Amino acid sequence: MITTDRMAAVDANAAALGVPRKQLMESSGNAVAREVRAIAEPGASVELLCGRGNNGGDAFVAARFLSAYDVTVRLLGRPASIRTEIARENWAALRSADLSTATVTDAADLALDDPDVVVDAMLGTGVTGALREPERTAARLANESGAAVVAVDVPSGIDADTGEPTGSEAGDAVCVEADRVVTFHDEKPGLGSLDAAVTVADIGIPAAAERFTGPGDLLGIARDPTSHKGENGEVLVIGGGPYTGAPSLSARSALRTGADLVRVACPETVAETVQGYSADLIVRELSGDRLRPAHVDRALDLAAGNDVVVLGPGIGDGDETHQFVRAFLSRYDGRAVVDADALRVVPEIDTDAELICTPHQGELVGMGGETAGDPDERAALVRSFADEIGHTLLVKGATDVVSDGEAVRLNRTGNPGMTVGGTGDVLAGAVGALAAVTDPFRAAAVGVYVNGLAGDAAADDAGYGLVATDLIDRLPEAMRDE
Ligand SMILES: NC(=O)C1=CN([C@@H]2O[C@H](COP(=O)(O)OP(=O)(O)OC[C@H]3O[C@@H](n4cnc5c(N)ncnc54)[C@H](O)[C@@H]3O)[C@@H](O)[C@H]2O)[C@H](O)CC1
Ligand SMILES: [K+]
Repeated sequence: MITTDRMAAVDANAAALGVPRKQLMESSGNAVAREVRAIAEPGASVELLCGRGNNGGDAFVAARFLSAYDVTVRLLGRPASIRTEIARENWAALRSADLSTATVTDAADLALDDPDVVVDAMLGTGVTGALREPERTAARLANESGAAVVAVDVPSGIDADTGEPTGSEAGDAVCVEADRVVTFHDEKPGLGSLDAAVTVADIGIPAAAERFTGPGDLLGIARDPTSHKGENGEVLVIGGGPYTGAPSLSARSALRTGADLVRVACPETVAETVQGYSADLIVRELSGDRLRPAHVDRALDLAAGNDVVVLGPGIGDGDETHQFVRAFLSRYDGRAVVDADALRVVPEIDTDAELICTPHQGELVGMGGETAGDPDERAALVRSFADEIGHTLLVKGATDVVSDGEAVRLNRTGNPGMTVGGTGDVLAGAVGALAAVTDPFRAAAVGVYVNGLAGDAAADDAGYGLVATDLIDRLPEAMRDE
C-alpha cells in the first residue's frame, strides 16, 4: 500500500537514481495497453479519454502499444494546455506517427462512438476538487456507455488515498465508475473499497527508491509562504554540563534546519559559553554545573512552550543527571529527540512522550538493543527494538537505519569524515527542528539524510579534516528539494 504523497516522494527518488519519470510513463502506458489486450480482441474499438496531466500522458503511450486496435485518442483540452513536458512529448509522438487523435474543449461537443473499451486517463493522483468540465461530462458518458471501462492509475474523480469521490463534500460528486483499474507500482489505500478489479503494474521503480532516503523525502517539507514566526518550529535544547559545545551545536543546527526559535536550557556554569557561540540562541540558566532532579519543574515549564525538546547533548553521565532525565521523561508528554547520555534511560522509563532516539550502534547496545553487520539484518533488529520500546529509533552507522517499529528507512548519505566529534549533536538538532513540522519517523529520516548531505558537502571541501560546525552552515543547501 502506498499513499499519494509517498508515491510522489518515491517517484522523485527514482529519478535521482537514474530512472526518470518519462521512463516510468512508458512502462505505465505499456501496462495499460496490456490490460486492454487482456479484455478485448484485436480490432475492437478503444476510446482513450485523456486529461492534460501525466495521467493522460500514460494513455498517449498506451495508444502506441495498441496498433492492432481501432484506437481514438481524445484529449480533453488544447494540446498547448498539456501540463508536463513528458506528456507533451508523448502527444507529439502520436501526432508524428499519424495515430488518430482528437481534441475537445467544450463538453457539448463530446460524444462517444459506441466503443468496446473506454480507457479513463483523465485524472490520476493530480486531481483536486470535484470534476470540472469537460471531464465531468466525459465521466458520465463513459459510465453510461456500456463499454468496459479501464481506469489508468485511479478512476478519475476518486481520491486514491480514501476511495471517496473528490469534492464529495460539495454534494454532487461525479466520478468514473471503472470496471478495471491499472494502478502503478503498489496498491493505493482507496482502491480496495471500489467495485473494480485492480491490477498493480510494476513500472520499474527501483526498490532502492523506497528503501533509501532521497530527495523525494524532502517534498512537502518546504514551508507555507504565508507562515509567521513560531509556525515553523520552536525547539528547546536541554543539555550541557561537562560539555559546552554539544548543546550549542544542536541548537545552531536546529536553526539552520529551519526552526524559528531555538532555546537552550543548560547549567549556569556553561550558559555564557553557550551564548557566546551564537547570538541567535535564547539561553535559559539552570542552577549549578550539572543537570539535577531539582531542575525538572523548570525544564518542564520551559519545554511546554516549545514544539520539540532535544534532550541530552553534552549532559554527561553523572548519576544526578540520569535522575534528571528519568524524572523529566516520566512527566513530559510532548515530542523529544533523545541523544547521547540521555539514551540509556529510555528503555526503563514509563513516559507519555513521543521520542526519537538517536543512538550510534554502541549506544543502541547500551539501551539493550542488538546490532548486526549486514544492513538488512540490522534494519530488522532496529525495527523490532523500536516496536519494543514504543519510540522511533534512528541508529547511526555507515548505513543509518530509521524505524518507528513499523516502517523502516535506510540512509546512505554521509562519509567516514563524520566520525569526528559533534556531528551527532548536529544531527539531533536537525531532527529536532524537523520534528516540529513533520511526524517523528519522517523527521528522523529526513534529518539523517540532510545531515549526511551536509557532511558530504563539507568533505568535498575539507576531506577527513571536516569538523561538526562545517555541517551546520551546509544544512540549508541540503534542505533544498530541487
Ligand atoms: N510514479 C508515478 O506516480 C507515476 C505516475 N504517472 C501518472 O501520472 C499521474 C499523475 O499525474 P499529474 O500530472 O500529477 O496529475 P493528473 O494527470 O492526475 O492531473 C493533473 C491536472 O488535471 C487538472 N485537474 C485537477 N483537478 C481537476 C478537476 N477536479 N477537474 C478537472 N481537471 C482537474 C489540473 O490541470 C491538474 O494539473 C498518475 O496518476 C499516473 O497516472 C506517470 O505517468 C508514471 C509515474
Ligand atoms: K484515471
